[in-house]
Amino acid sequence: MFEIKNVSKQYNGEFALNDISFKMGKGLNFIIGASGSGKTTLLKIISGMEQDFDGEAYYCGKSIKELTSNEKGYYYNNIFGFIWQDFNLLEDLSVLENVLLPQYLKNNQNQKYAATLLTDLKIFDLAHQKVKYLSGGQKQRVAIARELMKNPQVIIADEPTSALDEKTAKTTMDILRDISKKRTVIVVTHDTNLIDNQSKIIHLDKGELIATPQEIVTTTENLKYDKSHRLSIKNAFALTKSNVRRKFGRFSVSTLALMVAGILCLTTVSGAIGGSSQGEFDKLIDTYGEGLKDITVVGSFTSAKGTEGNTEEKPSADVTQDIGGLYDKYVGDERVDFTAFSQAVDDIKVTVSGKEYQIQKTGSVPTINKLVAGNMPTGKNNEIVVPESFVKTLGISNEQLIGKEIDFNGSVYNWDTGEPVLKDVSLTATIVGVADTTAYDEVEGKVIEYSVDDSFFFSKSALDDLRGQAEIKNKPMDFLIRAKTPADMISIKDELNENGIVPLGRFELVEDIVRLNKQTTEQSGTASVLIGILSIVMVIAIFLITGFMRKREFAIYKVSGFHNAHLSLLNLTEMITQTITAILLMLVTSPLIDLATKGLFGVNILTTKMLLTGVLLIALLAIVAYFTTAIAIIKTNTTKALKTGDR
Ligand SMILES: Nc1ncnc2c1ncn2[C@@H]1O[C@H](COP(=O)(O)OP(=O)(O)OP(=O)(O)O)[C@@H](O)[C@H]1O
Repeated sequence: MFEIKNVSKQYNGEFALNDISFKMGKGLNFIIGASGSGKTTLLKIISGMEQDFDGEAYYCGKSIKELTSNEKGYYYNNIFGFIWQDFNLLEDLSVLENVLLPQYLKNNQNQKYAATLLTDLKIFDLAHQKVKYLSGGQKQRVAIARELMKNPQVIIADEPTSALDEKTAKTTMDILRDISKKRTVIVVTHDTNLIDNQSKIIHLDKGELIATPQEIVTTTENLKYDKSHRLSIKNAFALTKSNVRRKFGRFSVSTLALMVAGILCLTTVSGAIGGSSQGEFDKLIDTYGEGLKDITVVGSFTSAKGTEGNTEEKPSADVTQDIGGLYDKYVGDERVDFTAFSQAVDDIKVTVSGKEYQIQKTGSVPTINKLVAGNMPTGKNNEIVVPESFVKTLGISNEQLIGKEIDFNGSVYNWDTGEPVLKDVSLTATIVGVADTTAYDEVEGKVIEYSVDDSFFFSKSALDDLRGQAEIKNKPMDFLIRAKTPADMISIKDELNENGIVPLGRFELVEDIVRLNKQTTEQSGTASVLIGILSIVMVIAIFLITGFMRKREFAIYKVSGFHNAHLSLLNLTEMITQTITAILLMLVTSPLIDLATKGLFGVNILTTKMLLTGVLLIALLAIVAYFTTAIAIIKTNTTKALKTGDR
């Protein structure tokens, strides 16, 4: 059956086995020798656990050295059974569950045969008892039952009695002797008392063979390899279910790790950790109005020095700049909300639906806080935007007024000669929008609000018409640009400056906000990347630690016939179960999580998009976790993970 031919094995240049040759057949075979004589090394070679050696080892003519991982899995599940000194059972499973472990790789779980074996081994009453509560002798019988479930041709026992008391050791040996009547049983032991006259002995001394079995059996069993040796998805889920029950704490920690890491990554990708300075800016808008984002571009303006402390002095236009063509440049700019010409008109009277209204004169330049209905006058025809305060006096809604014709009368200053000359103007225009014309001004450190009731805004053609009537030729048309964001405002201002234009606006206030925003975005960017990385590291660490803590468990699976592909499927079904649980947990507790993420990171997760992203992130982290566990599975070396040899 077994043929060992000139086998040698060296560790660090020292021979653990030196040119060993022998044959071994059915019945009870002992491998004996002093500690360090090479017993365990020989056993590892016979069982295929050690395939790196010189010489040849055959089982029924099949080279053990050349067994593939799949073939080994099949052999361990069908041909070889292993009994160890410290049993190698899954302690949290019941006796029956342990005994049925190799059966997951078969299509039907033969519970009846399991019951017969447990009865024969006198442990039937313990079938549903957890293994960890059993005595050493009982555990060893469970281990024997598990191996006999495979109906193996060979049983390999490594010091099977060294953890047992004398009486239990004798019972165990009696069982093994009984088993050996039909199969090959190989027992490694240092205890020569266990050996009887009928047994065959392979005696090793310092790696050399000093006694071989007297009777060599050459009968060759029929070796078969069933390619359908596989773990079905159904059985993988059944095993997963039993693993979840058995190690609920481990399952909970892994599932929670996935969920928490998923949520942390979610806050990271939301890009809102730490909060931008949007809040600060909103506060400023509350104080100064939407007009805070206005950039006023004028052809000439009075320097501050020109009027300071001298209210008697007439305004002198001591700064002039060429703003021709600039208006058109900013009309379609993506940083711009809207543009509007700011032409002051005095003594305004308007006629709507045949009724004339006198508009309160304020002396301020036209102001717009925000457009409350319609749109700004950008069309080719005579269009006008009227103040909301005026609409209120009409007693109709803003929307009702839009589209109506208006007769507009007033007077406009002409400064062409250097002296102001008041000219009457009038025009008919269509109302296209209504504006809230509240102005915000700082007086002695306090911001005051007032309505500029004579703020009317004209389309270019309407304004050309008015200016034509007032005979204004020299003064360019002043206008304002409403930026979309504070950053847009500063960027436009800088651009104008580069072109030699000095625009007017509350740039200092806004620049502070933009600088603060840039700083917090940079800081929060770093923070979010860090949190994201940390959560992935957390998942890898937890699954790596759990994976390596499970090495012994994986090794037990491996010697029960599970090869890497089976364990990968089990890893997959476990991961699917954990992922689905983590996702459900996140969805169910999302209102609570939302409170936490809002409080800690200012992130609202209660939107479909965020929740779906969360689901996706948990799934992605599960893939990372899957591969992390896969490393632990692949790295599990059976002989290292399971104790072998005399202790
Ligand atoms: N993985 C290894 N690396 C280095 N040396 C090893 C390794 N395994 C075994 N050896 C050495 O090979 C020799 C034979 O060891 P082996 O474990 O086979 O002996 P043994 O007869 O089973 O001993 P024991 O009864 O103490 O378990 C010893 O000198 C041991 O130190």
